[in-house]
Amino acid sequence: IRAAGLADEITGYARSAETREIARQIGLCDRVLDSATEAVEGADLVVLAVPVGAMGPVAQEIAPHLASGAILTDVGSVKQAVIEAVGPHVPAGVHFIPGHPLAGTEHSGPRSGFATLFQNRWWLLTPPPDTDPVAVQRLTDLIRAMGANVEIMEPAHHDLVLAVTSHAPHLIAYTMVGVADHLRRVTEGEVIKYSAAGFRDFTRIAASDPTMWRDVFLTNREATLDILGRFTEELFALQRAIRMGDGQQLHDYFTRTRAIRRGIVEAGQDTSAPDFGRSQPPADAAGPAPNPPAQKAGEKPVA
Ligand SMILES: NC(=O)c1ccc[n+]([C@@H]2O[C@H](COP(=O)([O-])OP(=O)(O)OC[C@H]3O[C@@H](n4cnc5c(N)ncnc54)[C@H](O)[C@@H]3O)[C@@H](O)[C@H]2O)c1
Ligand SMILES: O=C(O)C(=O)C[C@]1(C(=O)O)C=C[C@@H](O)C=C1
Repeated sequence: IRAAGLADEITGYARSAETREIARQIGLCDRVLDSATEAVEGADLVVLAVPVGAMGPVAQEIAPHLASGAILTDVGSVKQAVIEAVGPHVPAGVHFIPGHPLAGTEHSGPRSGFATLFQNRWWLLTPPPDTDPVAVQRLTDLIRAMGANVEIMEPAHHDLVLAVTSHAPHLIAYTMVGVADHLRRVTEGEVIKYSAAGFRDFTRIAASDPTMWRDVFLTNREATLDILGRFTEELFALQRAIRMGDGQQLHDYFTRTRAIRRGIVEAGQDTSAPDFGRSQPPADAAGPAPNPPAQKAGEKPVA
């Protein structure tokens, strides 16, 4: 917001004095206040950027201090749970427009943000049906001015799509690193020492914030369990193919997944070029994040 000169003044608050001090030192905001209620006083736009499970209590605290006509948004990775937790606290005259930028890294805290984080990334908004379209347009314009692409989505659909593209993959990464850790004694540290690129990607993802991800799984329970159920079925099918020596099945499967990947790259939607927008600021612009995998013939649709 600052890099694009989109606000007259940016105020901030974090619950720990240490975080507020770092934010002051690095000049993250124009003013860092010592309470959330002071930070939102008179603001045109208020952004909640706390773990999904903390959104409700924070919204309750600031609600009486929000200016009439203000836009209240959030960046939580799950949308239905945030709407349920925050919605009841939003005063009349305040426009609540839930949101989710599909951009981030495994790092947390005030030093982890960088000005190009949102460039060419999707930013999903899930406004309730009766939201003032002028307010939605204002927020959309601001997000686009930061370089992101905006899409409006139903909250339930958002949660299902993200279960496929983000939540289940994170759980799989956490699990894979956990398995490697269990094996450590057997392999005398070689698993970590000789970790190949694929596994290193898993370890990066598995270094993500435990509180954030605990809340994601607790609040997007149904969709994540649905996707993990499907994942487990596919995994068992491949496991059986390996056991039975069914090379054709393995080859057919990998050919299909390779085609999905190539389709993403050809559509200019690959954001996974060396560490793009993840551990470090991106060196160049790339397209928005890929869409979820296509449905297979005869498979029950996920939405
Ligand atoms: N990191 C990502 O990749 C990413 C991407 C998109 C969306 N998100 C979402 O953004 C939100 C913030 O994540 P982040 O990566 O900026 O995390 P962060 O750890 O950098 O910031 C979260 C802040 O919330 C504070 N906090 C934690 N528990 C709290 C509580 N109970 N009450 C009040 N404050 C509390 C922390 O102290 C911290 O200052 C989360 O909802 C997350 O799901 C994260
Ligand atoms: O690259 C990463 O570190 C991320 O996992 C970022 C990522 C994701 O793509 O899944 C994580 C959670 C979010 O809600 C949005 C973005």
